[in-house]
Amino acid sequence: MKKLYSALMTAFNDDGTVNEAGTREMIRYNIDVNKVDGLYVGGSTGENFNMSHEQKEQVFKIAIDEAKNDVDLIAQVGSLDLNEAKYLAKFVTDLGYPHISAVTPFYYNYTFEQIKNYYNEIVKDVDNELIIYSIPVLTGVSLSLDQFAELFENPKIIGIKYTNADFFLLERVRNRFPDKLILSGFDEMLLPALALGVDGAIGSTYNLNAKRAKAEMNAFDAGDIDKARQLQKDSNDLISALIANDIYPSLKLVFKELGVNAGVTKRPMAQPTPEMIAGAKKIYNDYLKED
Ligand SMILES: CC(=O)N[C@H](C=O)[C@@H](O)[C@H](O)[C@H](O)CO
Ligand SMILES: CC(=O)C(=O)O
Repeated sequence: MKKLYSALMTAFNDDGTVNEAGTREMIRYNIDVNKVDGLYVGGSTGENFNMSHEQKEQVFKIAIDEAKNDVDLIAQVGSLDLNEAKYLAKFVTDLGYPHISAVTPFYYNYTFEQIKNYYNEIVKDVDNELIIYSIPVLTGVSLSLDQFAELFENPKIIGIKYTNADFFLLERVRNRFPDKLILSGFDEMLLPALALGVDGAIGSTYNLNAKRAKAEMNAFDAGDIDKARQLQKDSNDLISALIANDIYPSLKLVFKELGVNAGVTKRPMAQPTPEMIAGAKKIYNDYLKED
């Protein structure tokens, strides 16, 4: 069975502090209503790279306290401060997270040797397994097939969260590493990723659209490609509208329409404007409202 994970959002208050109650509401909604298989905690959608060290710890604690063992949990611990990444890897492992993940180190143009050293260091002292978070569009770091192979020489590195539109590379990776976990990261390209044999998907829009994505996975597994394509089209109408309305703040505004207090994004991310709020209401009415 392929697995569907929501990239957990963090509910922030207007002053940029974490809204614990709202964050818990989103976790519950994902587990109880969306019925996702897991949560990816501390990723891009979670605004991890906007957060202080204390906030990262706070969110990791909240998520596992609320989710317990109800769903699979992946904690993204990657940081430009390697010592912080190592600390957080141990911190979440001690909390009981069954998997860790780390974004490729970005901003400075690290060599592959430096990137490899970063991953090996993160996993060295923890009894846990790591999923590489590859997202070239945000990090500027693209890993090649041979570089993935070198990283996989470390048996604690078990997979990739593959947020990349390079489907040639995805096919090469899938076929070279049949036993590694490959989780697709672009929600709007779920169907082609399924066609290439990914093990599941992690994404921001599954917070709102998990049921449709699950139905698409099931249609694909049943061989009903026409139905899967129709569901991807419906999802992509929603995703296009979210992107046009500024996706991260809009995901939270649409959550509010569903009765979930998702708070706001943390500055410097955009704060809601009247236009954005109206846009979110329209997105809810057009694509999510159940009659
Ligand atoms: C940068 C980013 O947020 N990537 C997410 C996962 O990796 C996706 O879920 C996208 O938000 C989504 O596919 C919309 O482009
Ligand atoms: C998967 C993704 O959406 C994230 O890192 O937030």
